[in-house]
Amino acid sequence: MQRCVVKAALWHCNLRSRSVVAKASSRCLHTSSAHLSDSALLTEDRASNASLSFASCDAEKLSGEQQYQMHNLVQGKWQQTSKSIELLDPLNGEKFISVPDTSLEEILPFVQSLRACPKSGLHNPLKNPERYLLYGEVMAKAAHLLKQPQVETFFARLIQRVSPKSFAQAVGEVVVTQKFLENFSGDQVRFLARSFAVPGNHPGQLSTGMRWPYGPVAIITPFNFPLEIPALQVLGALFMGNKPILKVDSKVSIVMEQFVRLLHECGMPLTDMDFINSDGPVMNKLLLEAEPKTTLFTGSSKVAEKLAVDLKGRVKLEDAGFDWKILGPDVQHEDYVAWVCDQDAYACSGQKCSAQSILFMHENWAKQNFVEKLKNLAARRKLDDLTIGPVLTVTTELVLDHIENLLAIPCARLEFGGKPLTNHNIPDVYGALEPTAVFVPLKEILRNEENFALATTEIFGPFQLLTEYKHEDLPLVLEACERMHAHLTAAVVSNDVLFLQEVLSNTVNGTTYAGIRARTTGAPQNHWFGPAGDPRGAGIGTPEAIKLVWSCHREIIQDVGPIPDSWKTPHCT
Ligand SMILES: N[C@@H](CCC=O)C(=O)O
Repeated sequence: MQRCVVKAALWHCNLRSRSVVAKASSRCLHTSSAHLSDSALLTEDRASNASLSFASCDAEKLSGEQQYQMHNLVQGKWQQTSKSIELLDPLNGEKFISVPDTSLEEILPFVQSLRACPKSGLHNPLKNPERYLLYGEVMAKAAHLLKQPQVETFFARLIQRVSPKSFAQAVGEVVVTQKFLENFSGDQVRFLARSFAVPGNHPGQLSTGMRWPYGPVAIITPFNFPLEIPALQVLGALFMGNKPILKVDSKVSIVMEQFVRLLHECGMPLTDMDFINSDGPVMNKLLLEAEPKTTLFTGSSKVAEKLAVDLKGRVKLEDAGFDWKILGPDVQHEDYVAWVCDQDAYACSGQKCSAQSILFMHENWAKQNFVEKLKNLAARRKLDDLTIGPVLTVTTELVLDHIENLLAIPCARLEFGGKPLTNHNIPDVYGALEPTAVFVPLKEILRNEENFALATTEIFGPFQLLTEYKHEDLPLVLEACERMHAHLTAAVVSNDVLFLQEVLSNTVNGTTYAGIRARTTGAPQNHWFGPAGDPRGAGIGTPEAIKLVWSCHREIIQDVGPIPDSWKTPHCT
């Protein structure tokens, strides 16, 4: 608790150097215990610097003056490419990171690396089983290291530098990742590959169902969770015996570059995974040539659908989420529910695949001035602490156009926001918008295909649609949910059991929260997170998600006899 307070305070003091952060945190942690001598503090400082020995950059110092050159990792070696792209600091437009821009001529080592991995993987229940234990060991060490305050802060600050979000949101990602590492320490990796056996028809026959790897695999992940998504997916792939190539959105891939270095420090073999930075077309070509046996893609539906065709269906997808929340008839704990709505719609400036995109308010809530509460909460957000910040994939103009189009629908109205942020240096390539809510009547949303498509367009920014329904119109709400295309997260905010039953039994979203505390965002590592309703849907976080995405079923039927002495050749059949 104290630690968080220190971090928040340091964030407000703004961009202090890493060693200052380290010292302040370690001192504060001990304020309640006996006073430490100076030499003890010195030893502790040395230990904390040692815990960052894997890092090759300083999260605080990245700037035009001290640009950092990133590397690819292939066949166990960190390498540069002939060209790099220079990233702009999303808060001031300064060039601060150079990312390898792998060209078509440079993909061969990656293709060879993947092709060198057999379909039976680097390990499986019958081959190199000691590697399950190795990963249990690596996870135990990495979990310990990531829990060190200096390491936790290093990753949280690095995340903030490239994907601006509040410290609480950034550190949340680190905590989820750390818990995931803890979850798969010790024997837990081998338990993922637990087999089962079914007795056969005669002596010597026994069928065994096994979790088998795919071998060479690929992972493509987006900008919004620079650590949580790629770390959990790449480790899941490795646990099950695959050899992954990882490509993270170049805008944020520095975070995983550093995390892979941390894994190496904790004993992960250098050649177990490759890490590439390139544009989409180069990656596409690489995939076509290397033919990974499966590719996990997290990102936009458009790219997901293209990959599904290009890779002949060998994909697992976590694509768009036009995530809905329904407030049921039982109005209670309005302040709490409003706060959750504010977090779900606007934390990380709305750039979560789980963000609340539409809020269906039962008339009972609407009568309670609920929108006013939402408006007041949204007004607290500010650029200073990144509770609102740059939008990395959508420009301000695009969102303003979208708002204008929505407002052309009869009886639609702007509830709050709708204006660009002011007094900032966010470069024009990124968006900067106030938290915004537009109300559109439910009947208008459903009126025709055009309105429905417009109202359910996912805006990856601080934007949500509000609507209201009368008690007898619940079927219209359910119709809207049925007509949506992506079914990722959802929330049914009610403790009315029959209402919950009605909504839950008629909808499909993969990660659905139900009850008065229901939310759409913030799934930790212990909640399955992924879409439902699509056989290509991926999951992340839990043992079930790992097994589903990163292994397939193999049945080995042992049939060793004995063959009875009385056996004679039967008639043919
Ligand atoms: N845990 C994050 C999503 C991570 C995506 O795979 C959330 O719930 O918003």
